[in-house]
Amino acid sequence: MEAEARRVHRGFLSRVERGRPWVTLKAAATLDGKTALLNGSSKWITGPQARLDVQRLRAAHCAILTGSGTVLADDPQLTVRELPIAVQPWRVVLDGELRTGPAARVYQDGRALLAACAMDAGKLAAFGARGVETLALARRDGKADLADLLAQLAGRGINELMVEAGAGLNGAMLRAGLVDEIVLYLAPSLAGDAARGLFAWPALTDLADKVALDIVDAGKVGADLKLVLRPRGA
Ligand SMILES: NC(=O)C1=CN([C@@H]2O[C@H](COP(=O)(O)OP(=O)(O)OC[C@H]3O[C@@H](n4cnc5c(N)ncnc54)[C@H](OP(=O)(O)O)[C@@H]3O)[C@@H](O)[C@H]2O)C=CC1
Ligand SMILES: Nc1c(N[C@@H]2O[C@H](COP(=O)(O)O)[C@@H](O)[C@H]2O)[nH]c(=O)[nH]c1=O
Repeated sequence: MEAEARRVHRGFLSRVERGRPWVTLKAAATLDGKTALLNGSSKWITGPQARLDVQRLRAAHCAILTGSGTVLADDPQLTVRELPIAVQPWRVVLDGELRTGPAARVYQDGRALLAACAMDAGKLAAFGARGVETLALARRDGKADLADLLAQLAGRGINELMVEAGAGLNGAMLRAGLVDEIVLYLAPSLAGDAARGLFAWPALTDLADKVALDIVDAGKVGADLKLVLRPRGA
């Protein structure tokens, strides 16, 4: 209960004081940090107990943010299905250029928001017909402005946001300094160099530029490791 109260408190404070939700990024990876194979296959990396833990994590968040790449590759639902909850978290899909379609599973339950830059009236009407509301985002350096997205979610009362996306959105969120905590499930397996990583990142030439993290918690969930990490200095 105490942990729960602290969590609600930090989300509320983040929204009120920083104008954006508290952002927890969840990822499931092999021990060599791979989240999907080159062909996009990723089901499943972690075991059933870790995946049930993810259901708890989803249930504790106001909204789940994913990217267009994940919707196109996985057609995920991103819902809470194995725990009794009254209301599903909102699902927010960042799809700047409207590459996904309204038939995707994530849009089917009336609790999904589409965050886009391209304002194609015909396409947006098709989403609207499914009950999917659009958040119109500003562009920054040609891509969706992620700070604008978080500000708009805060404006809708979202305190706690969970990012469940591929390396593209994970990397962009982290590079923008918009990740407060990372919950990383690590499966005791290896997928090899050719598989996809956790965070899309420009090549570094100086190790001083690496992203330093603090380990807040570490433990086992079923056969997998669970690490809770925070960007150092955040
Ligand atoms: N193991 C795991 O935990 C998970 C694995 N996956 C796997 O990941 C793969 C998909 O990864 P990926 O293609 O990277 O998909 P993502 O879901 O991360 O989609 C890329 C997203 O990043 C956005 N983006 C990229 N760069 C920027 C930027 N500079 N500023 C703002 N937004 C940016 C794109 O926006 P735009 O739409 O505007 O281009 C898009 O929304 C799949 O194979 C899936 O199975 C996915 C989720 C979890
Ligand atoms: N592969 C992988 C995960 N992947 C995430 O789960 C999504 C599918 O969710 P759903 O459609 O609700 O079942 C998928 O698109 C991706 O975001 N999660 C994990 O805990 N472990 C895993 O091994």
